[in-house]
Amino acid sequence: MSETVRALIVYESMFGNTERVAQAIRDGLRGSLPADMVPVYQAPSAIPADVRLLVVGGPTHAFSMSRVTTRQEAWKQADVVMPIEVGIREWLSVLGIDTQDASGRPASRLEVATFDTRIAKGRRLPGSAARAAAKVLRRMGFRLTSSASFFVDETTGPISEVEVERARHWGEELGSILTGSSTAV
Ligand SMILES: Cc1cc2nc3c(=O)[nH]c(=O)nc-3n(C[C@H](O)[C@H](O)[C@H](O)COP(=O)(O)O)c2cc1C
Repeated sequence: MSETVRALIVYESMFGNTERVAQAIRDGLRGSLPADMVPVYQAPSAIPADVRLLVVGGPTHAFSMSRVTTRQEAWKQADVVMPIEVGIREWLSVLGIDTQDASGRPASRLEVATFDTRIAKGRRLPGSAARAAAKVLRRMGFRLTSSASFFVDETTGPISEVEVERARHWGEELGSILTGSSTAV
């Protein structure tokens, strides 16, 4: 794979658990390609042309992506690690995309993947921010490579090392798919 392409992880986190997962995914991806992570409130509103894989993740709130009201709820519960004004739902709603990179390659080469964190006790509950984000991205015309959920022990965490390791492995697998050394996650 060309060294000029990279992965970009755009993540939202209230209590730091999804941030930890994002770091692990980035570490896993770095075995295959350069990977950066950016908190959603600092994320670009158009995907830079050198990004070959976009990974979007956030906490599951009220069975879906968070809203300002659920982030306010989080803010009342404990210290938060980022501003609550913007989440991945709001970022996706304004996301644009460069249609071509410098060499004229169509943006359809961009792959996307989504992840979320959820409460372990609610494993059987249907709601997932990752699935909700995937639906929005697919509707926008992106090709979805994979979606995954990682589980926190309680609302504010912690997240176990087992789940963090699973996230790192998922990042590795995503990287393998992009570089052609694997076919499925
Ligand atoms: C307002 C609110 C609503 C939540 N709703 C759900 C839910 O529907 N399902 C679930 O599994 N977890 C739910 N949670 C737990 C979050 O998923 C958990 O706080 C999150 O994974 C922690 O990640 P973070 O530290 O990155 O914010 C909710 C948390 C908050 C604060």
